Formats: sequence, C-alpha cells, structure tokens
Amino acid sequence: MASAILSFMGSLAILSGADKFLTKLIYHQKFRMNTFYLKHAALKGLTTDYINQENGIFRKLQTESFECCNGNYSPLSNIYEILIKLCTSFLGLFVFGSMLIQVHLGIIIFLIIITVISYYLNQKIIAWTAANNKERIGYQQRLHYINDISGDIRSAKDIRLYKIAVWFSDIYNTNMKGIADWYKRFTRKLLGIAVYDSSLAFLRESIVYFYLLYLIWNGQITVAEFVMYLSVVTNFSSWLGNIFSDLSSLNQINLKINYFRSYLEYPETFNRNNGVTNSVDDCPKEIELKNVSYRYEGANHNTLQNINLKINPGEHIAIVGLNGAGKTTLVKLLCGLIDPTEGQIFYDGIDIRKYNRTAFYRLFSAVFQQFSILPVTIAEIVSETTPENIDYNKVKRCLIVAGLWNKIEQLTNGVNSQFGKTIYDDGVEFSGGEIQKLLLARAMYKNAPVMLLDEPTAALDPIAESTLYGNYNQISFQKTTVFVSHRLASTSFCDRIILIENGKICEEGSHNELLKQNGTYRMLFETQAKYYKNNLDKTEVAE
Ligand SMILES: Nc1ncnc2c1ncn2[C@@H]1O[C@H](COP(=O)(O)OP(=O)(O)OP(=O)(O)O)[C@@H](O)[C@H]1O
Repeated sequence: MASAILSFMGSLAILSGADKFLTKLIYHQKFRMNTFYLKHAALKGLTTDYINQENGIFRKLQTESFECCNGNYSPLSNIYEILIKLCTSFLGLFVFGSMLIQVHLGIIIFLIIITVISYYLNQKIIAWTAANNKERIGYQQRLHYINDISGDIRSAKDIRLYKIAVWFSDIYNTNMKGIADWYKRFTRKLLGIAVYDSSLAFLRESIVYFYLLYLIWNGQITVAEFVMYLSVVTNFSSWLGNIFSDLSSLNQINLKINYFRSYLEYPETFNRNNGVTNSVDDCPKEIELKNVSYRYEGANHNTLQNINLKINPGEHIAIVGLNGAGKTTLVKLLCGLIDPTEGQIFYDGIDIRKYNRTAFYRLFSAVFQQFSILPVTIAEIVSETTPENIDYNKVKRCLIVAGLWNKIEQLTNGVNSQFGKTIYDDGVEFSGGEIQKLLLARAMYKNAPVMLLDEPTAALDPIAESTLYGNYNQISFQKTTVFVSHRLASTSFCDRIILIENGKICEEGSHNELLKQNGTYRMLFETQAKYYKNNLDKTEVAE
C-alpha cells in the first residue's frame, strides 16, 4: 500500500514538474516563432501585388494573419504550450490509468464515456461562439476604431470642428451595450452547459464513490486505498478532459493557421523572379495602350473603357477630366501597379506583363495624391536610401528645383532633420504644400525615365506652382512625363493633352487644338478662366 501511495505522489510531482519545466523551456521558442511568422506576414504585405492590397478578401486574411502571430498569447504561440500540455496529459493518463486498471477496466471505460459527453456539451459553447462571433467582433472593431482615432492627430481637427466627439460617444455607448448584451447571452449559455457538466461530474463521482465503497465492503481495498483511488479517479478524469480540450484548441488554431497559409499563398500574378529586364534603362521608350479597359473588383462597370493611347519617348502628356473620370486609374495602369482587365500595355513594344515587375518599377518616378512618407531624415526621404549611400549634392539640387531648399536651410539639422513627430520628439512637421514639394524632390532624385505626376500642384501656393511650371523643362528633361491636373491652364506646356470622360479618351491634342474643337475641354477651360477673369474685372472696376 505504502508503495502505491508513494508512486502516486511521485507521479504527481514528476508530472507537475515536467509541465512547468517544459513551459519555461519553450518561452524563448514561442518568441522566436512569433517574430519569424510576423516577419513573413509583414514581408508578404510589403511585396504582394498592389492589386492584392486593394482586395477586400486579401486584407481580411492579412488582418487575421497578424492576429494569428502577434503577441505571446496568439494562436501560433499557443501551439507549443498545447503540445506540451498534451504530452503531460497523455503521460498523466497513462500513469493514473495504469493505477485504475488494477481496480477495474470498467471504471476507465465509464470515465471515458462521461468525458466524451462533457466534451460534446462544451462543443456547443464553441459552436455558439463561432456562430455569434461576427457580432462581437463588429462591436469590438468599432470600439477599437474610436479608441485609435481618439489619439490620431490627422483626425483631431475634424473631430473638434464637427462635434464628432459627441457622436462617437453615442456610438461608443451603443457598442458597449451591444458587447455587454453579447457577454450576457454567452454567460447564460455557459451557465446552462455548466449545469449539465456539473451533473455529469456528480454522476461520475457518485458511481465511482459507490463502487469503491462496495469494494471496501467486500474487503477488496482498504480505507486508505479508497481515499487514494478517489484522487486517482479525479486526476484521471482531469487529464482526460485536458486532452479533449487541447485537441479542440488545436483544431481551432488549425483553422487560424489555414487563414495564415491562405494569406502567405495568396496568388501573385506579376512576374517577380523572372521576366524581361533589358528595356529597363535610363532612356525613355514608347508606351502604348491597346484596347485597355479596367474594372475594379466588385464594380459593376469599367472605370476605363477601351483606351488606345501611344506615348512617344520623351513626350509630355497631360491628363485632364472630371472627378472620378479615371485619371489616377490610368496612371496606376501605366506604371504597372494594376494590370488591365482587358487589352494590353506595351513598353518598348513588349507587353508589360512580360517584364520583371520589380525592375519595371525602376522606370517610374511618381507623385501620387495619396502619399506615404517614412519617419526618417529629409535626406533619406528624398533619396530613399540609407545615409551612407546618399548623394547629398543631388538631394540639395532636387530640393532647390522643388522649391523646398529655403525651408530646409532654416532647420537646425538641415537635410538631416527627422520628418514628423510620430517617432522623434524633435521631428519637423511640414505643411501640405511642403510635403508635395518633398515628394516632387523624391521623384526627381529617383531620376527615372518616366515621370508620373498626379496633381502635384494641388496644394502649392501660386508662386510655388508658377515656379514649378517654370522648372518643368528642367524636371522633365529627356523624360516622358504624364501630368494629371485639374488646372487646365497649367497643362499648356505639355505636348499633348488627353481628356478622359466616362472612362474614355474623348478629346486629344495640344491646348490650342482642344480649344478649337469647341468640346468639353474648352467648356472646362472657360469655366475655370471665367472665374479668374470675372474676379479680375471686378477688381479693376473697383479701382
Ligand atoms: N480601389 C478602388 N476600388 C474600387 N473603385 C475604385 C478604386 N479606386 C478608384 N475607384 C473608382 O474608380 C473611379 C475612378 O477613380 P480615379 O481615382 O481613377 O478617378 P480620377 O479621375 O483620378 O478622380 P479625381 O479627379 O477625383 O482624382 C472612381 O469612380 C472610383 O470610385
């Protein structure tokens, strides 16, 4: 008897020690695995085809994937812990099972049946949670959004001027109430299952208890053994229950890993590791669009429809049109951020799908309306390279032509000043127009053969704008340029103006040719000119 009790106590100590030791041992491994997969998730996001980033399904998978490996309690880091728990549970099951088998095999079978029933009862909670999770996540997303935006400097002005705080506070309360209701329903479900679960545990304990009493009655075990076996039964049931719940957790993690895998394996359609590179040099080549149409994912009509356009090497093109006409979409097509849904685009006579896309991007310097600037030094932003590789004279030249040098000169650290205060307390903040000049300097530094400027002057003051037009020849020297603008007068220095209307090229020619056509361009131009002229006339009359 003493040996049985000793082996019982020893097994308990070994199992709990093994569990603690292994859990500590994997701590470092968990961290390594998290960072490894986080890096892959980030790399996929950074390098995936641009079109994937515009795709709702991809973005959802991306969010799920980051959640899967972010933090010490993420599903991926739990794998190790669960596997260790499973090992110790199996060991415990084996140790206590071998003790119980000496009493009666039927007890083991009975305990397994009770545990399986309890497991299926608990599966009901998991199924309920899965079915109602979308609702809970919705509340949480809205609450997170408000939490995030409350500290976002970009929204701070609108929040104050449009009384958004009051509005958001109502939304906050509604969602807090929604989530509290959700947890109330969840708890009710949990309690319902807990009643059944406790009844099962009671049934289990009673039957085993009476059976062991019966054995004492018959003189088959002593009172001391009775007490020990009671404890063995509880331990056996607990290890068995752990195994079932760990297997269920592994199953759920498996689902999340499937999301992660779908994200990492999300199809990439652009040529990356192979493809043509021989036309990618400093010399601009002919660009031709043949019957190009483009439809955004989920849209019910084409944004661009059957575009045919040839841009000669070194030609300066202006693209004009009303809001939503498709100008930016055309620019994205030209530089290969998106591929036509119909038709083909050729660069130097070769379909751009055949190019190595990474090399192809070297052909373009672009300034988009939506920009991204990293919190690094001004020189690093302009040169897009590390400090040891920066050509500081070139940085200066580009900043002068972009009209930003006077501002940079006044900064204590000049071009080595950090941009923005998101990371550096002493970072410098720029106005909208100054940011646009910085982006222009960056585009010039890249010195690519094709320059794409999508409304580069929208935020510039009249003098800065006029200086830019004056410098345009210098900026665009020996380059093909595509200049998108709503200021029609500014397009007159371009060789050719393309007017896009309803996704099609409606008018094409020089400024004077388009005025003579008496069409939409003339109407738009006169509408804009009239505004300036009328104001000027009024001022002169007043004088
Ligand atoms: N990522 C997108 N997903 C779905 N539709 C889009 C997307 N981007 C643009 N669109 C749609 O395509 C149309 C053309 O957009 P685009 O940005 O090309 O117009 P634009 O001529 O540059 O307009 P603006 O002068 O206002 O800048 C718009 O009606 C817009 O709703």
